[in-house]
Amino acid sequence: MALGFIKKVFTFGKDKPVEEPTPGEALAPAEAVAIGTESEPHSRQEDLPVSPVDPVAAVEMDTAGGPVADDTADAAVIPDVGRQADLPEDDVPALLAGIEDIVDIGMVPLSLLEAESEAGTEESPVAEAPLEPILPKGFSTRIEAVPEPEVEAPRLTWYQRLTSGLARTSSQLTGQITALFTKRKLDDQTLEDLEDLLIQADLGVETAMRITGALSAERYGKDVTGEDVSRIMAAEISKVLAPVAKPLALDLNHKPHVILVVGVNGTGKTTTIGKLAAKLSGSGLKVMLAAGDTFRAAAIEQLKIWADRTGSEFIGTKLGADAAGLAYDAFEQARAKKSDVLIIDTAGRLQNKAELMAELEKIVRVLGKLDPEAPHTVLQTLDATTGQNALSQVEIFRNIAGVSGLIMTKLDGTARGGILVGIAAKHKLPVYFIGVGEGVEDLEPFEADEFAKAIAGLTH
Ligand SMILES: Nc1nc2c(ncn2[C@@H]2O[C@H](COP(=O)(O)OP(=O)(O)OP(=O)(O)O)[C@@H](O)[C@H]2O)c(=O)[nH]1
Repeated sequence: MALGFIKKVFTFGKDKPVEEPTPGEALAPAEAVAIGTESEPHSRQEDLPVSPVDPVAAVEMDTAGGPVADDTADAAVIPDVGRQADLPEDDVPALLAGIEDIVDIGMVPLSLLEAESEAGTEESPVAEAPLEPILPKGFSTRIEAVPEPEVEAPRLTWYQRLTSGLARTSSQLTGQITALFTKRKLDDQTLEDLEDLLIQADLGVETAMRITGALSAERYGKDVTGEDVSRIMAAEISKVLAPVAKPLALDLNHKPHVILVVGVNGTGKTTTIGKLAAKLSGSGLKVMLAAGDTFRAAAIEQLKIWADRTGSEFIGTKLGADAAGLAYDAFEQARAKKSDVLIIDTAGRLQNKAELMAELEKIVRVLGKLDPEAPHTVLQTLDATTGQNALSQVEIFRNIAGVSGLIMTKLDGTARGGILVGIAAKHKLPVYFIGVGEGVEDLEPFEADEFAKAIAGLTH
């Protein structure tokens, strides 16, 4: 047999489907004829995968009555003659031997069928083509591992926030106290030095003297540790704070109970109003918020947000409008709507004290016309980070608006909480709550003992 013919014989097998035929199918003469003649639709053959070496084709040729002439084979059944060149010449003798056997017995050995199947799998262009469907843009067949969600750090308790806020005060103080008492007995000089340290920490002269007095009574002439001082300090501060740690009393016989909130801008008035409203409406009371700081659009907007967030009624007016007029309208509306509590925000521009004083006085006067006891509570907010300045703020607002109680805010920041002790000692005004964060939950009832321990750097 001519080499060209052999090659064509092998190439012919490319017309066979790639599925592995059973020996029976391969041997069926009728099929072999059909494949090897024009009667097989050409298009079907072209669609099928091809194999460069196809011993089955040889049988088919043979069983169809012997090899056809080269030309006929080319024209009839070999659509891809160019692939003949793919056959390595070295392989020809071995394959030829196999073909002759096949011709002899008219059957295809199973091993050859398997070889065909393998060859087809390895070299078929269809097998090489990617089987993946083409996905629309934005999709991928590559499944990637989803990263584990990061575990959020647990939120600190309010006391942890308070102690960390007061850490600057307490660690500075306890560090200095420890240094003061290292290898020293308690004498007049150390007591005097300690008093200075306590005053520097904003505790006030009175409280400083209470502490040194108590320490002296207990340990004069003896060794003193920093811990001794902290313990005595916490006990004495607690005694100063205990009388002012009071709940905010609401007289619900007065509907609405009016809380007028005053304080310097930025001390946390609006935020504190929002936190109070959340607590009150959360316990089922009907709350109305009035935007009496008519000087700042943002203040009005911020209060409205708090009202929405806490399910409270809101009343505001246009920028620059008369705050006392708004307070009047707010009271009437709150009464008409049977609100339990009306909380009125105010401006706190200390820069123009005369104007501020006139405005606050007017608000108080107007409210008094509607209810002689209104406002029932005048609450001042103090920013714990301002230190000594808070003391003078209380003095000013007490005189202008008749402050009846305090809330100290921002005790979670780098607070100088010692000033609250000084204010409590001097003004003896109730301290209702402390602010320990910007969130709605971050308002805690003021507890003398805990606050005192936090200032003294004692753990809870
Ligand atoms: N960390 C902390 N921030 C607070 C606390 N209370 C209020 N703030 C923040 O202090 C800033 C000022 O608070 P406001 O409530 O706007 O103060 P304001 O007194 O109403 O000030 P004006 O609106 O300018 O009159 C805001 O950014 C508040 O989120 C608190 O307890 N802790």
